[in-house]
Amino acid sequence: MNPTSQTPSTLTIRRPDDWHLHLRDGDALRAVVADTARQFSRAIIMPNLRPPVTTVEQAVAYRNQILKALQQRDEELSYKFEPLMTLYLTDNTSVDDVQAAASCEHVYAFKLYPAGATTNSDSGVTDLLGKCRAVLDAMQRLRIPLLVHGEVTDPNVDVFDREAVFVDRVMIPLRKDFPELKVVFEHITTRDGAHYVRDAQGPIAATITPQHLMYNRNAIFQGGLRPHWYCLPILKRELHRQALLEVATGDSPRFFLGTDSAPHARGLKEQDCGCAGCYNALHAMALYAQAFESVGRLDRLEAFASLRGPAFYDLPVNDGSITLIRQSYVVPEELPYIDGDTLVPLAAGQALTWRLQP
Ligand SMILES: NC(=O)N[C@@H](CC(=O)O)C(=O)O
Ligand SMILES: [Zn+2]
Ligand SMILES: [Zn+2]
Repeated sequence: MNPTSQTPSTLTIRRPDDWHLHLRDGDALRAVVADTARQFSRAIIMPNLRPPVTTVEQAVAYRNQILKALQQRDEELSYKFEPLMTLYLTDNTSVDDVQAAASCEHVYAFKLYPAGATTNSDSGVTDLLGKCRAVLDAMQRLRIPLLVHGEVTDPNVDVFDREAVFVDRVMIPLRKDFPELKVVFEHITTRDGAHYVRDAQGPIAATITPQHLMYNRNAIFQGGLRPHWYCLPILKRELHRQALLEVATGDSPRFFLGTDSAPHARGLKEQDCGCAGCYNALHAMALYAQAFESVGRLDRLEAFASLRGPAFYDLPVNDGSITLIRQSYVVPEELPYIDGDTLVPLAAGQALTWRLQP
């Protein structure tokens, strides 16, 4: 694309990858998997199933389940999509587990959920630097990345501050003790997180979701309480959104695409204690394009979506391309999902300015 043409009618980029994705399993998996595969060649698959994916055997079985589900939905897409599996780090993960992960061609990372921080994190780590040192050391040595849900769980810390406090209490000490450990600070939502990653030494990167680039916390309270805008880390104030847009569209190679698409049935979000997570896999690339265009940086979308992630993970970039077309696209109010319930996509009912060329 010519960066000087400010309103192109199409945008073609190398095929992108999603470096942070929840696909769930069973019928839920079948309902959503093709949405991702239409846009992305690969995706880092989050292991927070019930029970969590903690062993290589479970990860390989889950991978087969994903490919089979995709084949049932769309035979052709299933040949083009590669799920990159991750293992859920627990207090009981052993050095042998790390070795097994490092020698499995389908496993790409470990995922740290501080216990209780987010959806399905009950089996998460209770004291990373106390209980997991040997495992972290093995990950550093074997160059297997640690992907981090970066929020403290201390109930005394304000929910809007939990990411910034995590930087001070966990990220800085972790990276001081394990300076060569590859770390991805997942779904960053604050200026604090963005600037920490931008300015840090060593092998660190961050993923950014479309919702945190496009919306601030007002969206959760627009005319009433709106559960479909609730995800974790929660949307933040406008200055943080601006800082995320700046790094996503900037020069640093450390920021790349991770949708954190996290489907939950409508009924589980619309209740007294609604689940955290936004479903954005349906229209992720259209959302990112709109966010990048809002600051005149469509020319940076390809680096963010298709180039920087593979570079961090030491993988080749994808062959082929996708094309977005400038055409108003009204996000559906709901999609078919499971148990007779529906799935409400991010920004349901709103008009976007781009759509994926079929
Ligand atoms: N992002 C979310 O709000 N929810 C995710 C978990 C996560 O990524 O923290 C989920 O699995 O539903
Ligand atoms: Zn998370
Ligand atoms: Zn997530």
